[in-house]
Amino acid sequence: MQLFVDDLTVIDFSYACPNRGIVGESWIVDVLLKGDLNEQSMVLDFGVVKKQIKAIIDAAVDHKLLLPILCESVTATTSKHRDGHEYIDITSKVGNYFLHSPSCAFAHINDKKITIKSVTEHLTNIIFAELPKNVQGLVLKLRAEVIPSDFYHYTHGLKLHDGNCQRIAHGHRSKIKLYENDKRSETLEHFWCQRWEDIYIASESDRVAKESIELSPNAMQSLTDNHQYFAYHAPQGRFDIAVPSNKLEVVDCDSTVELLADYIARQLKKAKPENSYQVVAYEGVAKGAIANV
Ligand SMILES: Nc1nc2c(c(=O)[nH]1)N=C([C@H](O)[C@H](O)COP(=O)(O)OP(=O)(O)OP(=O)(O)O)CN2
Repeated sequence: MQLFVDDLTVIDFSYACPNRGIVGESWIVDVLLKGDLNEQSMVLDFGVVKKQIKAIIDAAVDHKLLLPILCESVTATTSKHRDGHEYIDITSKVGNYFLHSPSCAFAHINDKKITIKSVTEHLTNIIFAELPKNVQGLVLKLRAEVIPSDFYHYTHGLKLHDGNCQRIAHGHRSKIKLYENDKRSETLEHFWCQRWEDIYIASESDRVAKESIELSPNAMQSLTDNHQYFAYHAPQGRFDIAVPSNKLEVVDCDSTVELLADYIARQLKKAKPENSYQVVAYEGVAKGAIANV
């Protein structure tokens, strides 16, 4: 017998890529279980699938930075600054990134690349070990939302969030809808999606001087004038990141989706004060905020 739950959850995360740097991503998860019926005449109670399997997926990868640990562009070492924290050094074609965060902010994936296949294998192994004996098969389907218009991938952290969004490098793959004088503008959408392609969005209030950043000894030797530094303390620990300027947008606000919608609206209004604008900004799949100016 087979049992399925489509759209079980959306995993919002970022990953290290030797070509693209740090990439924000959102994948929808469908699950299919194969097995004998239990004493309740079920393969597995939907309640268990929806709560427990989702919780395992969230704990494994959601709101984390996924690291392909077999890739020579990624180095993970134990922090000398703080217990339970790690340094991550990432080299990429678009620039080098250096991080220091609580270990819970990272997921080590045993592969050379982060792909749907490598993350599916990682999750399948973890989930399968937790399933009752009558469940003999598990098929996870990870998929990106089909977006017919432009979209961007962004990475950020919300220092004021008491949940996992405080992690300084988690992200999303998001569409955006922009209206100029009540008319949808695909030209403006295209412009912002190019501008925010694989972007790191930092808040000016989180900027720190190079002297106060906590990074690996190797990172401290490798920093260049092209890097900018951001750090904060949040309930899970201390978060630091050095980002190459060419992959960075520094905003004058926090990076909640409400304030990002407002930020884009303000930039558009500043450029053409005579026009009205509506910004429908998504944070991952099927949720977002609307700003009008
Ligand atoms: N009103 C807002 N709420 C939250 C925002 C925000 O910008 N405005 N942002 C976040 C985080 O950035 C987070 O990445 C959003 O992820 P989400 O998937 O909604 O978080 P959950 O894990 O709690 O939800 P699941 O559906 O269970 O994955 C949080 N809130």
